Amino acid sequence: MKIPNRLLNDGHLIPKIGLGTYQIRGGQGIDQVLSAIQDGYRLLDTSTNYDSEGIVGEAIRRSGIPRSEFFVTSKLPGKYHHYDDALLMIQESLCRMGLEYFDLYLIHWPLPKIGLYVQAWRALITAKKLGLCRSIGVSNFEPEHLDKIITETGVTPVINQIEIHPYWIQKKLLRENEKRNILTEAWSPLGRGNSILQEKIITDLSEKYQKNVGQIVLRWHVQRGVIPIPKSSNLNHQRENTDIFDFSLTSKEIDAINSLSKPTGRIDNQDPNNYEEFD
Ligand SMILES: NC(=O)C1=CN([C@@H]2O[C@H](COP(=O)(O)OP(=O)(O)OC[C@H]3O[C@@H](n4cnc5c(N)ncnc54)[C@H](OP(=O)(O)O)[C@@H]3O)[C@@H](O)[C@H]2O)C=CC1
Ligand SMILES: O=C(O)C(=O)[C@@H](O)[C@H](O)C(=O)CO
Repeated sequence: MKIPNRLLNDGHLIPKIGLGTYQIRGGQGIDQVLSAIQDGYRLLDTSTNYDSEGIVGEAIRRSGIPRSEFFVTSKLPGKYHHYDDALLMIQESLCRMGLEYFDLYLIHWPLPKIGLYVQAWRALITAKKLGLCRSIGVSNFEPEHLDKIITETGVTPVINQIEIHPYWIQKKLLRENEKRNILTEAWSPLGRGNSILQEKIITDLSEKYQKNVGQIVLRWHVQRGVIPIPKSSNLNHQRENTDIFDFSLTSKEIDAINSLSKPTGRIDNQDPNNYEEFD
């Protein structure tokens, strides 16, 4: 399946859907990423925190597909926000992956209470100048964090990767990203396979379009201008999750899915203003 692309604000292209790799690990993880690649995935999302950088790099090599066809993303852990540490970590991550550059490198969480994310952003800017990353962006940034790095460095991220699924639709932050010409990626786009997929609105649409519930939710993301990165280690799910470019939901149906949103809809209550990373 050939996945279409979108244009980033720095002129590079990014696939409209990618593979998340949180909890894909080890030898079996290599096979799981490889099956996704063989199925057409080119955007592969990893992070130092996932312990999957090595296996994602290995799957790329085993695929035999030229490096240039991939769009590889990794993320900077919070404990490396100091400028010098960040630059070293980016190089260490590239070594773990066995790659010479990242297509996209993100600050994983802003950690505003620690308050070093502007330093980290300066390191990403330098890494881009050095050719270690083609594009640079952020994850879990709120508008005030975006404005701070843009004002202090003059460089706008290409992507803000944030939690989005039908229980947490992020209407306001989507608009804020758009206003700044930043594309939005959705993490946990399927709500980690929770009860979202059993909601009647979703199951009715699944019947109407003869698409499964995951495909309905992923199509909803794409039509909202969002790039979802569903994780799946299951070959059938991987295949189904990219088969979403041959049908369209109506704007009423998009609104109906939006209405599933809850004020406390985050999966794990990970508020970027308070969330501390796990190591
Ligand atoms: N920047 C950040 O802070 C964060 C980034 N992420 C990134 O986002 C990615 C995706 O988020 P994640 O939290 O993994 O959750 P997802 O919403 O992608 O859900 C993954 C779960 O859904 C199941 N699943 C996948 N496809 C289907 C389908 N078609 N039908 C039913 N179930 C399905 C998977 O099971 P199975 O494997 O069996 O298919 C798995 O249990 C991560 O892997 C990671 O790369 C995640 C969290 C935070
Ligand atoms: O998966 C990620 O990218 C994270 O940032 C983690 O916080 C993850 O969401 C998690 O829930 C760890 O418990």
